[in-house]
Amino acid sequence: MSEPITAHWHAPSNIAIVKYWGKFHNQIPANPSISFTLTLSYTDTKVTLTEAKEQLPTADVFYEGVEKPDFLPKVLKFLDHAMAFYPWLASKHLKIETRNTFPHSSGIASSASAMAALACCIEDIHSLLTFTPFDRQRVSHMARLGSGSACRSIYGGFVQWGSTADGAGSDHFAIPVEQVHTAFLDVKDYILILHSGKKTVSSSAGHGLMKDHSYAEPRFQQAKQRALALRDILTSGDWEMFIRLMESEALTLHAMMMTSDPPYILMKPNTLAVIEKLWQFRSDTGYQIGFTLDAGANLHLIFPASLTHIVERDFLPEIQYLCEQNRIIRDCIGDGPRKITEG
Ligand SMILES: Nc1ncnc2c1ncn2[C@@H]1O[C@H](COP(=O)(O)OP(=O)(O)OP(=O)(O)O)[C@@H](O)[C@H]1O
Ligand SMILES: C[C@@](O)(CCOP(=O)(O)OP(=O)(O)O)CC(=O)O
Repeated sequence: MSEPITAHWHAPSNIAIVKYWGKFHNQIPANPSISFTLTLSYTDTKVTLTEAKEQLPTADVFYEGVEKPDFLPKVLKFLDHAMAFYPWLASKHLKIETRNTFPHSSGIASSASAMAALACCIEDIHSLLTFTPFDRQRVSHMARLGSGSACRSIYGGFVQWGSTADGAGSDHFAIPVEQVHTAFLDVKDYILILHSGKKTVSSSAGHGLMKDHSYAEPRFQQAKQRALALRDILTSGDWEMFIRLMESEALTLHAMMMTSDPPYILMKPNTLAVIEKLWQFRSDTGYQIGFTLDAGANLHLIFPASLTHIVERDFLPEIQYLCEQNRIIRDCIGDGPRKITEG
């Protein structure tokens, strides 16, 4: 290999409705999860591959044009795993130029979009080197080893990771949910930026705290049932049931954090303020607008596109002042990763 080889991809973040929270060795989830993939919240990653002398892959990460050594350990761990799929990585150096369109480490799943984008770049280079087709299932499998939720970002729409009692899905890679009612094809996710700072406990540490958690077993059972229930709801198009399940999942996730040993809280006062205002608004108007939270303080407002004008006109003016610099990412369900061709 004389000339450097490059690959450039955009991979979106995703928002889980049934949450992955707890895992076993080698990134095997304790329960199945179902998310939908976003559009505007994505990672843009370009990888330039050159020869190196070492027997393990080496890398430099440049985030928004500046070298970012604190992102390197996660990337190197990921490359270490990836060698099982791509032995040629062993003697290579990767220059990784990357940026996110949203704040990282604050509960908007930047690790998901980042690892998905990197996995797409590596698979793309693999297909160039070996003249084989781009294999999405392998990308999802590999992305999982970088960050569990990343395996879901490889597909658009609603996506399941982890096997369910009906035999669907796999613990090793994600699959798209096929049976989705038209009522859920145009879902909006307005991400209210209530706290863009780095969270105090990472998701990986949070998963670790589920190991000896008093409520771990009942929680895993609940999530297993809810993954099945959510697939039925997605088929039926029932927004009321969808919101009930989604909000309980978000609050259960945070309840697990509050009851861990040691306990911790990632919500901020404004997170609760928005939830109260949303519940009041829903009870006053009857509009099917719900919320979910990831492992962070920022709130995801979830609703069908048909309610966009109601949200914009009647609800956002009530809560926008609670957001940092009034910031809202007006996101929606999307199609998954995209290869960027230069020039
Ligand atoms: N563009 C990127 N390139 C490489 N690594 C990244 C990038 N963005 C984020 N990361 C990695 O992901 C980590 C943040 O993930 P973490 O799980 O702590 O928080 P998060 O963004 O809130 O995601 P999640 O919602 O999945 O918890 C960063 O510390 C970094 O290691
Ligand atoms: C709350 C969640 O967002 C947790 C995501 O955890 P990560 O996928 O970030 O964890 P690691 O596998 O350790 O990288 C719920 C979800 O996305 O399902």
